[in-house]
Amino acid sequence: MSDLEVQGISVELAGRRIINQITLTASTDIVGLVGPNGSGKSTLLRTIYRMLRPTKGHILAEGRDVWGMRSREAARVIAAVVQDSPSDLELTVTECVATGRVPHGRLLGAGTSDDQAAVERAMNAAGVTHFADRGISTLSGGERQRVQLARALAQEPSILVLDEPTNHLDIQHQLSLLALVRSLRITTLITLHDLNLAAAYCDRVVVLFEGSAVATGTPQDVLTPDLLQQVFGVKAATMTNPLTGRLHLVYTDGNQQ
Ligand SMILES: Nc1ncnc2c1ncn2[C@@H]1O[C@H](COP(=O)(O)OP(=O)(O)OP(=O)(O)O)[C@@H](O)[C@H]1O
Repeated sequence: MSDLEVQGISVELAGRRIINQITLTASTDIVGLVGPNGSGKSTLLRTIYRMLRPTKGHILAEGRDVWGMRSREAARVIAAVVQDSPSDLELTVTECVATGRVPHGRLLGAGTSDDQAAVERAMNAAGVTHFADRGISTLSGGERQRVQLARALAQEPSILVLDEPTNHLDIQHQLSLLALVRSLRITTLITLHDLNLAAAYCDRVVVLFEGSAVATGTPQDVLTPDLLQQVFGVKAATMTNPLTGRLHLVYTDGNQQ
């Protein structure tokens, strides 16, 4: 049994098929979802963290259908890092991270010592302790992104889902966030636009194109010049990153020599 099994998921929105029969599994590895704008990456993630009910198919977390669980129960198993919601803006960093403990049954502000320890561990891991008392509304985009990760870690999930977590981050923080995610050794599904970050940090990638998974495998096997031409319409070449020994991609729009 895999930690996460996505079985034949389809999603229709406003009468349009957005996700078409996607199947994937993940177990203590990092699976990257890549694909052009509008290919369905966020929609697929939303079905997994129970924001959006699929039209067809099942999502099993630790062998149980997430859509058959109560939402709090599902939130103890799957944590999501998405763009922050307006209601977070009223909270301090510590309060925001503490909301990650709500699925564990405590009311906000009435945490046990276990809850406090989990919040502290999560804040340390995500590097947000030094602005613990600041209001979320006073933080930069990158700082908020790390608070979102800390909140997800405070949930102590077995599956972590991240939608474009490197969005607002400078290069140092992009790399440190992904290195941190790798060090957690939990099942992770992550959308990334930067294919070199996917190549550097993901064990496997799933390439989405017009709502279908058109390729799945190691970055080395999947992110080939042919596939990048077909899916992204760019001319690409592959090489080895001299610092890491991992796959590195370079591209042009196809018109340049
Ligand atoms: N609520 C909705 N109603 C109608 N169409 C929607 C809805 N949400 C998403 N879509 C459409 O579904 C398609 C997939 O969107 P999605 O956000 O999943 O793509 P994505 O791969 O995450 O894109 P991006 O890389 O631009 O973030 C898009 O064409 C989008 O317009």
